[in-house]
Amino acid sequence: MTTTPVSASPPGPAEVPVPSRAVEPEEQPRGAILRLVPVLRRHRRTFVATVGCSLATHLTSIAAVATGAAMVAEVAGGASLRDVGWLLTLLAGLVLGHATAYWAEMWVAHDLAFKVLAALRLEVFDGLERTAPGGLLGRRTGEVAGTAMADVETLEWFYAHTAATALAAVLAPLCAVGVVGVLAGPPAAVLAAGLAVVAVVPFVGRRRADEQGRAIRAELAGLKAAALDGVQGLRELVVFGGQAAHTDRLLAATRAVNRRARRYALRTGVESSTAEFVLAATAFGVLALGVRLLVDGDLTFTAYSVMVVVATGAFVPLMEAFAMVTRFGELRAAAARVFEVVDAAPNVAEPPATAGAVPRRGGDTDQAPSSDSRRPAPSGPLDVCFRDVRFRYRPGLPLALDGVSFTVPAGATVALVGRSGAGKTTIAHLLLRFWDATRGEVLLGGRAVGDLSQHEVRELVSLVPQDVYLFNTTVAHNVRLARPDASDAEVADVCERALVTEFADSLPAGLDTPVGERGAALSGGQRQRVAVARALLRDPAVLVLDEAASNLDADSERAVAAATAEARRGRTTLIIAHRLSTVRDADLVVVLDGGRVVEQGRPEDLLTGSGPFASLMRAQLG
Ligand SMILES: Nc1ncnc2c1ncn2[C@@H]1O[C@H](COP(=O)(O)OP(=O)(O)OP(=O)(O)O)[C@@H](O)[C@H]1O
Repeated sequence: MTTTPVSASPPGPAEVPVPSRAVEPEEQPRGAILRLVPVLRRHRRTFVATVGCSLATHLTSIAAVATGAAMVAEVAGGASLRDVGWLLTLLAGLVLGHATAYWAEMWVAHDLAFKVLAALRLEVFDGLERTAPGGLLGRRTGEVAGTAMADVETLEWFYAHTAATALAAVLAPLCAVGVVGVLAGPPAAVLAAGLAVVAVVPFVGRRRADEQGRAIRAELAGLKAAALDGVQGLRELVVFGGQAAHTDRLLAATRAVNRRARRYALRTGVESSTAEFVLAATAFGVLALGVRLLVDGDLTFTAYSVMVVVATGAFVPLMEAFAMVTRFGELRAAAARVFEVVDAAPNVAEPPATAGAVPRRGGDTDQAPSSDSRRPAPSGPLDVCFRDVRFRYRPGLPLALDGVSFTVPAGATVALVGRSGAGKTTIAHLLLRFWDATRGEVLLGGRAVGDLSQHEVRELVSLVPQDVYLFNTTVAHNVRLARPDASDAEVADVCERALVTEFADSLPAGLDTPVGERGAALSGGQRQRVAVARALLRDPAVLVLDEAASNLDADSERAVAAATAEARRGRTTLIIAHRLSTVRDADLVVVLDGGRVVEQGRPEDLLTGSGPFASLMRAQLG
């Protein structure tokens, strides 16, 4: 049978073309790093323990070196081994203490990081779920996956190695300045000045660091998305010989990442060498002033030795923190991307709890006391009404729907037909409340869908999409997605009714056979039948069926048609129709063009007329 020449699937993320120009880093909100700090509040004790361990690591290290220096100085001054025995014991204790503190720091810091990251990952998925699927349609799968995994992973470095270390890097040098100050004033002043300069260096180039960090993360996200595109579209690349072009694109993306990385490394190199220079100059100053005090007899040789090692040791934690701060640009960019998802506003606003009058299947409405008890009793289908609905996907875009009105009586089937881009899928999106209408009303059983929570709408309306997504698990598991608590008997029953059993019986393990990645082990028609079984298990009052535009062989088409006929029984159905046979079976046909309803009526009346539907069908049938 002839079909309308369209694909009714929404523009999936993988269909967005790879940008050929350099990726422009997006503006990121200020204070992204600060936004990481409140997360630590929930783990205050572990964080304090991490700072304590980090401080202990640095202080025991400086103290051990200072003790060693004092011991050598004492021996050089004529002290016997017995005289310095207590220093030797102290040194052994400090070395042991340092090893223990370091081990504890690693343990607690990673424990803290992994606890925080686990919570953050959940928040990212919450954010994705809140905006899905409407909010995801314009984003590339690789980018979304990158935020969920790689960007969150980058934050591990902040929580495990930066936050506590940075605090310890301030406290440990302050202690060192205090010790040097007790021994001699002027070298302590030089040391304090040197430490201050080193601490300030990375903040001088902060703006550039931010820009470069953003650019690197953006290029990396583009590269990942392009690589994932290539893997997902491997079959098309092979069939159409697009490997060379795709490899070129990957190479260009890799070069762009390398270019940004080189600039980044150049800046951090300049900053590091500046800090090293200041470090050397400060050490020289402390050394020179110390020698002067030594010669004048104001400082003993032992005190001089201790002072020198404590002064140089003070720079170690600061240089560690310095190395971290130079990576702040990248960290800030990763944090901004993560919190953009975490803080994302829902695509549609949830109604206040008091607005919860859930349509009772059969037409009435019912006040529902609690959200979980809101699954309506399966007492009958619901009518669907679009009343002067206008909708645009984003401000500035043309209207996708412009004054659409039609009513589908409870239990009836409406076929939505029209050219590509006419607005058929958008009608389904609004009924499923992926978006809310800009003007007008979408009514479900007499209630505006805007008064129902997304959860309630999903309980009442189910979608059988054209491009069914099957998870890499068994047939039964894929069906059970619609209702995880369904019994084996219920799953078997819907599989029987959707004619899944018909093909599953010949699979090695029947319904327990794995379907492969994205259901690759099944044919297009079989995947459709699994989707119908899902819908049957969900048992919605309203079914939205996005009919497959691709041609199935006659057997598959018969099976899918029989399965969908079974799914339609006893419920209101909206079909984005591509086959004349489907249109003929419908109770009502709504013909769309440019977001407007140009004709509606019974199929037999429209087919015999000379209106837009008849000419569309004539065009399809040749
Ligand atoms: N996510 C989106 N963001 C912006 N515009 C969109 C989006 N989805 C659809 N549109 C636009 O809205 C209009 C209606 O699209 P819709 O997908 O509803 O048409 P359709 O009749 O289902 O077409 P097809 O049969 O080709 O899928 C089109 O102009 C389309 O470009």
